[in-house]
Amino acid sequence: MEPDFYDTDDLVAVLTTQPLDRLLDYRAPEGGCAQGAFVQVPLGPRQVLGVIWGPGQGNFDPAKIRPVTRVLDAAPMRDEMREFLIRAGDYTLTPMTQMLRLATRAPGLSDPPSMQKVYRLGDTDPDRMTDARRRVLNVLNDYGGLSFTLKELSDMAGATSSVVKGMVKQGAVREEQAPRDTPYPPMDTDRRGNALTDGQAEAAGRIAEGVRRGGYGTTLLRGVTGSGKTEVYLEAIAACIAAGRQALVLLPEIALSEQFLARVEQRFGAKPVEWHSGVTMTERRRAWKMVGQGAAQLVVGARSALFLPFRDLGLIVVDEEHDTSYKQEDGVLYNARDMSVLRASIAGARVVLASATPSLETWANADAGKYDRVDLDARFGAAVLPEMRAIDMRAEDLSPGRWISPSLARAVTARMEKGEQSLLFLNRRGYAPVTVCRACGEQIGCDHCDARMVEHRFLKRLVCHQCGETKPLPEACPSCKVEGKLAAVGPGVERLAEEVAVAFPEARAAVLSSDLFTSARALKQAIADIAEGDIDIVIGTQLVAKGHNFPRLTLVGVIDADLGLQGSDLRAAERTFQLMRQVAGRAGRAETPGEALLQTHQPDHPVIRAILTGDEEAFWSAEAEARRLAGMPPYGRLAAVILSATDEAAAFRAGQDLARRTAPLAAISAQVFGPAPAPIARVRGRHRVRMLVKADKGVALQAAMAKWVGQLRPDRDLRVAVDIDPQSFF
Ligand SMILES: Nc1ncnc2c1ncn2[C@@H]1O[C@H](COP(=O)(O)OP(=O)(O)OP(=O)(O)O)[C@@H](O)[C@H]1O
Ligand SMILES: [Zn+2]
Repeated sequence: MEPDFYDTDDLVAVLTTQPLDRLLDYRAPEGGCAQGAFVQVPLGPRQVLGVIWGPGQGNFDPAKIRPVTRVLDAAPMRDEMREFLIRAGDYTLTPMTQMLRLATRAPGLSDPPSMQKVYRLGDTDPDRMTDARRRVLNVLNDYGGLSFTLKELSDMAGATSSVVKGMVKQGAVREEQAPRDTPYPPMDTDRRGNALTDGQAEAAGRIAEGVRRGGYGTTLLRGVTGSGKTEVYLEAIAACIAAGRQALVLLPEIALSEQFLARVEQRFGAKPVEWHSGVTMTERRRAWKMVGQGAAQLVVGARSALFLPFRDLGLIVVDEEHDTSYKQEDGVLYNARDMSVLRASIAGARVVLASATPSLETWANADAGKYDRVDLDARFGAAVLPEMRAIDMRAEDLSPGRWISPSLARAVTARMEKGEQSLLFLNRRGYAPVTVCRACGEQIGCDHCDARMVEHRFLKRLVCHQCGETKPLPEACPSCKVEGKLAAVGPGVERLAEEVAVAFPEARAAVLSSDLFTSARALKQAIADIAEGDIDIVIGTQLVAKGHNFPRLTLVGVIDADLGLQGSDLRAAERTFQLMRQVAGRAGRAETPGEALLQTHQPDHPVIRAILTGDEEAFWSAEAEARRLAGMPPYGRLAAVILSATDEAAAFRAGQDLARRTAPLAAISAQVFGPAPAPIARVRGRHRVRMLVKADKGVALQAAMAKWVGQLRPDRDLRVAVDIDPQSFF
């Protein structure tokens, strides 16, 4: 056991956020420091952030050991957090320095505590509106009531600080002295929530009871779309906060959480703490510190909120737990859902995994009795689940370049005549997925990736969805140089919008696709407009599938229900099932019943039939059985290695090298596949080679993987990423 405190000059070992593979020894500063204290230490000529990890190891020349520069104004890291970082690092094979970086993502943590001038929205309009002033007001409005430092505000608005100062004089911007970080307003758990239905009350009671009892436990809250899962877990949050503990809600699409924030405020009389990339630097630091002091009771955030230094975490809610965005696909490859369960089990907290269409992993854990399961089978109030039907595209008369079948068009017209809203769903951004030269057959690809470029007509450019590279649509084919022969092939939402404009000239249509909005604010506005009913036809990508309430929406038309079934991905069936059920769930959420129509060429495909009949248990059982027979997750384990290099041969050589030296994997009877070129074989100019490892459940996979990959000679060009429990295989 580590001591709790180190006296002045005691030898301490410090974990820093720098890419070193070991702890560094320092001397405790004047006045000593606590175990776990966040500190600043000298490293070469620099000052870096670190944490007191334990007693010094004494393997440095004592004469050269320098003192810790400063203990930071932050609560020391608790043992529970430390254990979480160690175990999460072991699980994902991530070095501790990187884990610490995840846990200290608060800018300005090292700054001394002090007062500062902050700026927020004033009460009066400026006497004269200029472009710069309007930008300042836009920024202040975008972030609601939050305050900014002068530099933050002027940078974000692209205005000079004198513009802001001028607005202060006029009262359009308010200048205040504020302690740098202040506690968040408390949540009032005595306020009444909505009266729950019997089913909801029973579900809420069971989950809240677990929270009150304390200790670890995970509950799958499976409720059909619109059943009131949010209402139910708000009660669990109330129980957690009333017990004096902190709660965390993870949402997949945090930029769109406006509706949720409003519901929290209505329920508890105060807004929760937000933690995501759209939050200002100042607010992030405040959030990090206050969470550590227990002066923030409820945090709503993106997956990285899981690494906040909670003082007493009692509940983690993972909403839409099946959502693939919980898996971080860049840098540290972790799954926030799985890490929530890990963190809660260490902290003695409860987890609620909420979804209408749970992941197979979670379904299987509940089935095996590892998780508790609570079901909500009916929609709230008069709303009923939409009726679902297939449109057999083999029997529809459709001219080339058209994607809306006559049957679907008739259904849309009928809804419009009744003043109701329709959603046409197509999970493809842009105008057309492929641009082909009719002269030579060339498909225009990205210069840096092995991916075709997607035409975006609103942007008037071709865009690579892999790396983001864009270029103007050329006049002539880049390959054969013939002009005027480039043609768009296949539909994207933008092209569908064109078809809608022709087929329903009098309709008010809106396209919802993440790339069409330059700011979160513009997107929120579009969603609000749709919710208020100013739109007849919504054309959307999977952005619309997630958790929105559009009361007048009664028809969902899926343009291509077969789209997700084509891949050979392990989870193709599961994902298609989830997405289709979620999208269909947008229809008929108020009094008027809704319907969902799926355009498909394979109406008899087992997945399409399962979607239509809605027999979810049968679907999950069949899917589980197939995975069990194949030894695939969640009944077996997978790990992937992605080798990338600018030199294609080097990436392959490394793969072949690994393929020859599999002794560590043979020791756990794991199978190795590859090396093979990744499905997307080049990204940003780097060639990618994949290997896949398949093992039984219950073996020490991570240790074997570390040994195996550890045999590779590191070199400057080669990058090695290990993905435990891979979710995507690109
Ligand atoms: N007990 C209740 N009293 C009043 N309104 C309720 C109640 N339960 C649910 N609602 C309303 O019904 C709608 C759906 O509820 P909620 O958003 O909680 O469902 P959900 O199960 O989370 O839905 P989804 O999975 O589709 O996102 C919301 O508008 C909500 O305000
Ligand atoms: Zn690219």
